[in-house]
Amino acid sequence: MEKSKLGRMQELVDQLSKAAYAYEQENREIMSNLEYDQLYDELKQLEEETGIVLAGSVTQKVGYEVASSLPKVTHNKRMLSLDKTKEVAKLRTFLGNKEGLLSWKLDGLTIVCTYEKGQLVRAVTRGNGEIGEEITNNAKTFKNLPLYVDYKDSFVIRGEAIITYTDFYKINEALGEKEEKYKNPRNLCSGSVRQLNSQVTAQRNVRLYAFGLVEGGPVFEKKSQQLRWLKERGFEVVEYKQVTANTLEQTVAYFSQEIHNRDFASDGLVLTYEDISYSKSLGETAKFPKDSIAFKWQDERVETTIKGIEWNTSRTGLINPVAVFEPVEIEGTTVERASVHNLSILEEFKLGIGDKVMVYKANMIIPQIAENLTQSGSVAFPENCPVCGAHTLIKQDKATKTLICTNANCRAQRLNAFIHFTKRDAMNIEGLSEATLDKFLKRGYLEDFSSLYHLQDYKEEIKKMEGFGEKSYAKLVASIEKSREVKMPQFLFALGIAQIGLGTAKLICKYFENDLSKIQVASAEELVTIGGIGPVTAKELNEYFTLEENQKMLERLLKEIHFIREEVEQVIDSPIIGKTFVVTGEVMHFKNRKELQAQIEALGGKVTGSVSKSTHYLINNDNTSGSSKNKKAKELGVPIITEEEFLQLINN
Ligand SMILES: NC(=O)c1ccc[n+]([C@@H]2O[C@H](COP(=O)([O-])OP(=O)(O)OC[C@H]3O[C@@H](n4cnc5c(N)ncnc54)[C@H](O)[C@@H]3O)[C@@H](O)[C@H]2O)c1
Ligand SMILES: [Zn+2]
Repeated sequence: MEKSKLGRMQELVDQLSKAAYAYEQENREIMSNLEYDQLYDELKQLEEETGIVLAGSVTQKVGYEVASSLPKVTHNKRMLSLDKTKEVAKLRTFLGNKEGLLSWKLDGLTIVCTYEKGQLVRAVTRGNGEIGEEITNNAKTFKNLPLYVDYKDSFVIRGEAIITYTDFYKINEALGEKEEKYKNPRNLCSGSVRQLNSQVTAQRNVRLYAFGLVEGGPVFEKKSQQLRWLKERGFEVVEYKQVTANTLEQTVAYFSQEIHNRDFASDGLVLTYEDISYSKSLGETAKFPKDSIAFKWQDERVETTIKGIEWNTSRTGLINPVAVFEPVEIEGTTVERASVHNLSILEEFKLGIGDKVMVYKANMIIPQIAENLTQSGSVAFPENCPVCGAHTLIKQDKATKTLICTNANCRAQRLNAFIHFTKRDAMNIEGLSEATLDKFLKRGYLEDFSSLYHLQDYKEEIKKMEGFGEKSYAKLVASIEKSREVKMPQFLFALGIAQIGLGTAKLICKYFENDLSKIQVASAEELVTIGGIGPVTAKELNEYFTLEENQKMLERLLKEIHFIREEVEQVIDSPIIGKTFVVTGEVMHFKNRKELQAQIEALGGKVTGSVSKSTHYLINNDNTSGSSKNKKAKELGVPIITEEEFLQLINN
């Protein structure tokens, strides 16, 4: 056996497993579906050639291992994936001379719903096919799912939960500045359905389209009769058409055309046999049922030439590349730009101006680059932010490289800072929406925070602004005036210093007895002696006050406000206050250890580097490892907890 083949297989298994985990478990995509499917096919091919299937191969398992904190439920009937093809000819072979049903392959989240005595009693996600997550309360908020039906015996249906493009765009638009946008409706749907809080699900307009009755109910001869029965019970059923060898091609063409008129995402079609008992007789493979096959859109790929890369600074300071190319027509619309998402992807494509690339529309909607034919790799990352000109910085986070603007004053970032400053928990200034702040910034009314207290200089202009009048202007000014009186912790929090949440701000103010001048000159060494303040937080705070720019800004700002003295000390309510933690090994829930550390500190805990008698907990997801920290903790009787347990601890 050639060693290289086995090596390549191992590489593919690793890559695909990582992608599948990100896609299914974290609603993230680290590669496009096109790329995933190509690598998957390559792996399958190699497995067939060599007769070897490596442990953990994605060709052998369905979906994701359930790792969320939703309750787990074992499926009565295993849920499978679907074998896939991109060729109509393969569908024709599959159908033979039988009757079939062709329906949308909806790109959402598959849900199994159980009804007993005419009532919806349980809804569960597909999960890894054997074990799913119970989401009954969330399912009860779906827009079109019947909670009661006129059929008293138990039965179980399957369907796909989806969110329409219209709702997807609306929800993305309404997201706060700090929240990352959802990439596609599937992504959003998965996040909305696998939710601990069903009120969130309820706001997301999730819809369920049934595609099968899998247990109970009357016995039918044909699949179409079964679907009709579901419709009569009040379920919305996925759109389908009956096909034979003669009509197959034109029906596929019909769906491929119609998808452009639908408001939902579909990544292809599903073909299944009409004859239910025949279907049942076929059985299944380890991964696929033999009675159905998925047809994936043959994404139309078009060649074009890269004209340039646009760099867009987002409001969080991320600078994202967008490829601009010679306009081309794909599936009926003209396309001339595609997001390249981040630096890693840009590098992987080796993009350069003048490069010939193949572009396509993922799921026939979102433009993407599929392949770079010339790979000149000539695009350089901008050294300066396109908005403010400040230096950029490359940030490496796990496998992903991103570009960020280092300037906290960048308009995009400044907007964020003002939003934070005016928040309820901070300076509590009402009547200043994000859109208004953005307009003020653009017009140059806001130099720094102190400018808020001089908006009267622009009184006439503001009153003429859209959405403003005499009344709303007066209200805004009154609210700003009111904010001149502020408690010190709220003020410290409002400054937006990294790591300083309101709880931490309270701890600091208490220690320095509400004397800001002392806080401003405190050294990092002194700061760490405060219970609940760790080295990361101490460093951030110290650096903030050391910067001359910040000192000048504060000087101006402090002229505008005065502090309300607080005699009563504030107690923050946190179960880990004063507790000392050591963190080791890889983390999963947090981006990295630093983030976990910041969370501990924000809640009044402390993080140190080594385990000692005064350590309260060692956080380590692998308490069986023979690491020195584990050994030491066991020796000293320090409890070793997983991240999961830590989360439980702080949420108690
Ligand atoms: N981009 C990435 O990194 C990445 C990673 C993993 C998977 N993926 C994508 O996911 C795909 C594999 O996912 P999968 O195995 O979860 O799903 P699948 O593509 O095999 O879909 C099969 C499922 O679709 C559902 N379905 C929707 N409409 C249906 C209908 N009308 N009739 C019957 N069933 C219907 C069923 O639950 C069925 O089990 C890959 O092909 C790839 O495109 C992408
Ligand atoms: Zn900038």
